[in-house]
Amino acid sequence: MSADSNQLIDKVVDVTNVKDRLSLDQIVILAIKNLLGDANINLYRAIPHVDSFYYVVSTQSNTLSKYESELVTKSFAQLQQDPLFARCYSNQHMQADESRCVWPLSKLGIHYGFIEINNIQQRTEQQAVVDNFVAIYCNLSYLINEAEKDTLTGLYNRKTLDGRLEQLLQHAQALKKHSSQQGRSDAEKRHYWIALIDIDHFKTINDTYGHAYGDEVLITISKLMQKKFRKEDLLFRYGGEEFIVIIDATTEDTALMVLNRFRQSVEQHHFSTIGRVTISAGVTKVDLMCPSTTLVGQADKALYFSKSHGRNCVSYYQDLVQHGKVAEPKFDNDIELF
Ligand SMILES: Nc1nc2c(ncn2[C@@H]2O[C@H](COP(=O)(O)OP(=O)(O)OP(=O)(O)O)[C@@H](O)[C@H]2O)c(=O)[nH]1
Repeated sequence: MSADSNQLIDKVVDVTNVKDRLSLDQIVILAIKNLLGDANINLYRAIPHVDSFYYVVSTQSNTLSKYESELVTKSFAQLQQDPLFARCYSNQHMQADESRCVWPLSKLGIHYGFIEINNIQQRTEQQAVVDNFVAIYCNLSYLINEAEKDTLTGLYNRKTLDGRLEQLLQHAQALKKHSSQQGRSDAEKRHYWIALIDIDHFKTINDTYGHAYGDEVLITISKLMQKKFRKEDLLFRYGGEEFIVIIDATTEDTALMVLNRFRQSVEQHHFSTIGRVTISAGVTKVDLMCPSTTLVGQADKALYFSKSHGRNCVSYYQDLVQHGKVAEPKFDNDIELF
């Protein structure tokens, strides 16, 4: 086997040894750079649910960032102003001009982003190498996506919540910094809410109609969530019959309106055999400085309030604290473990 083949296999081993997106981006880009010599490479990754923003991982600086918040962002519209990217996105094939090649990163209709290579030499041979790494990247992205999902409902699973929340907070902070540097205030208007949603009397549903029927109820409610919340909102199955939604909304009125609209849609849905099912929810405003455990703890307190005040309602943590209906913790990080 030639030294070139060995080098190629080493790169494939590196690339297939990663478990998260950022490592995958960095290792793929370094592998291609190594194999192509001094090519200049940018990887634009689509950030789902965040206005189609892209992080760009670039070899230009020669220091690939470990932190997503340090990466530069470009909007989908900005990228589409470049005719090469626009053609690449609409044809879903590699596009080239005199100095650059752009590959789409997608699989089974999911668009993961683009790889752009400048000053590519010996085109045909080098393009074949990149083609293969693009295919490996898309296969691994698909596997990473699948591992983030709950198998019953298709929503994100609990394991994914912390990572996604962290990514969202970092992105919001980066956006805020970027906007204030440019003297714009859009990011200041951007707020997130975390809602914990729980199906009422679910144990009775299981006990009366069986576990399989209970599963059907979980699937129906997940589908209603996907229909009623916007694509920017992140939906998780948090536990058995508990769900979490991270809502992207400018005001608390909007966040509460969206949650109540979902609550009513469940109440009005006709479930075969059983008829009516209701849900209760607790919601809290996301403080960018708060750890996710604190935020979920606040939403849980508000949910508990909804459960003990008639169910089929939405309670807002900050409102409950303001009116003395739940005690404000002495420290933000107060977590009752047992
Ligand atoms: N069918 C089904 N049931 C589940 C699943 N995961 C957890 N459960 C059940 O969900 C039920 C939750 O019951 P409880 O926590 O007592 O709550 P509840 O009956 O909904 O009562 P309230 O929340 O107070 O309205 C338990 O019976 C669990 O066994 C699942 O994946 N499928």
